[in-house]
Amino acid sequence: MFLHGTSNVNDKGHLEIGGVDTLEIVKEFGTPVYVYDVALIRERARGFKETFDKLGVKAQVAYASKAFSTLAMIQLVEQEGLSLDVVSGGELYTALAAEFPVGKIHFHGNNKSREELSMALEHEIGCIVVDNFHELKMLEELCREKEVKANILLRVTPGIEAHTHDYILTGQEDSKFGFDLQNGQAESAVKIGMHSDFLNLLGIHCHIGSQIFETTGFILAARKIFEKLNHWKETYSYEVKVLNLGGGFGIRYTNEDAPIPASQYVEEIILEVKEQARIFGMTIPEIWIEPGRSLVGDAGTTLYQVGSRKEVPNVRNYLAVDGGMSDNIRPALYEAKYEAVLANRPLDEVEETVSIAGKCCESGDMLIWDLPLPKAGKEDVLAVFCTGAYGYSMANNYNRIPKPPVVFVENGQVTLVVRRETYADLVRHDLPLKVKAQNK
Ligand SMILES: Cc1ncc(COP(=O)(O)O)c(C=O)c1O
Ligand SMILES: N[C@@H](CCCC[NH3+])C(=O)O
Repeated sequence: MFLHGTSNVNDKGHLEIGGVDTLEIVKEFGTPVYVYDVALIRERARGFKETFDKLGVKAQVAYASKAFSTLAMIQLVEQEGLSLDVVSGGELYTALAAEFPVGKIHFHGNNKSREELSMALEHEIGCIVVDNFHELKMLEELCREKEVKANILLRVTPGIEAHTHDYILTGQEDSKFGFDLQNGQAESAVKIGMHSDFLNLLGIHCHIGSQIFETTGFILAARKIFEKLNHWKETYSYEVKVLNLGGGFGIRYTNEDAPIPASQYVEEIILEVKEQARIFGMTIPEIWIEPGRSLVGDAGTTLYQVGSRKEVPNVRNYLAVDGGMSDNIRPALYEAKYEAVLANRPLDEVEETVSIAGKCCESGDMLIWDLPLPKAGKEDVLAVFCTGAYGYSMANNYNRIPKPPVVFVENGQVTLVVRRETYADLVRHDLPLKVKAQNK
């Protein structure tokens, strides 16, 4: 069994997380329920910060809140002294509602609206990561109107194909994100940024993709960027203060995954940055990173009640749970793989291989294919590990299934941080039909 963080088997033989019996969580909050191991999130956050401190590099570690954004999570990020990356007005609103220090918020997005940019300027957030010429122009106009100056980074696409699922690649030339580094777009944007009275061009941003297991992609990206930084320094006497190398550090979901420790990603990347700065005789810029998954991914576990069972002789046995693609769309979207155990008897012997189906009206709503488990039935609770990133944040109401609650566990304490949606919540924004049916 994959025990990690504070997860353990207690003396009742139940899975416990953060010193709390998962069956007690189910009794109190029902299923499905997302459970977050807060100590593990703190450990990951501190790990990143300590690595930068050890390397003696000025840095900001910004949590990519798209991975999991709620008031309590943002407050936890603040407690741990990280910065915050938001990618929409909604994520920014959540950060503001959590009273996150505005100067440490970075705003991303490939199609930010005028309203979103205005909101960012009005709240004087730390930095806007500009993605394209349309945004650059709109932001300058807004700053002129409001008579303010915005700190910006320019997001560039370095032309790197990292090894990950096609849907979560972002650094390749054929991408919707960023200014192309190779074809002159990035250079044009730098010239605009440098000469603007309303923009303070802090530097360059690059994010090559997500769930990446090797440092090669990051290192190649850093080399390509430094070549350009040197060119811009020689041609325009422009030197960046900040280089943001994004997030994307992979985590272990199953035995098939073999990520390197987060500290190793950072160490190898920084080593390369230092080397590049040395080669080109440049000052080492402040390094920013934006981990999402690697901060919260393995800290999340989803608990489900087991329900119906269907046996297709000589083909497969299906075991259905009371959630599915509505609370975890990753298997359907990326063929993502997960491990799971029975929370009420995690140490029982494996008796069969079953496939875990969700309850949505969709054949693709499968959470795990071919999972070795004891023979399970409706008395059992399934715990699916590593659902902390892009689980709750990508949850949806397909089939009008209410979103599950989220609880934080730490030192034997459970805290409800997101309530379960109710059926009434589901129709909250609906309006009744006003026109009468025409008589035929
Ligand atoms: C710009 C940007 N930064 C950071 C992240 C966080 O990535 P991850 O959760 O893989 O660390 C993403 C998502 O891929 C992203 O698009
Ligand atoms: N949502 C994706 C990652 C994309 C991250 C945002 N650029 C996942 O679950 O793996």
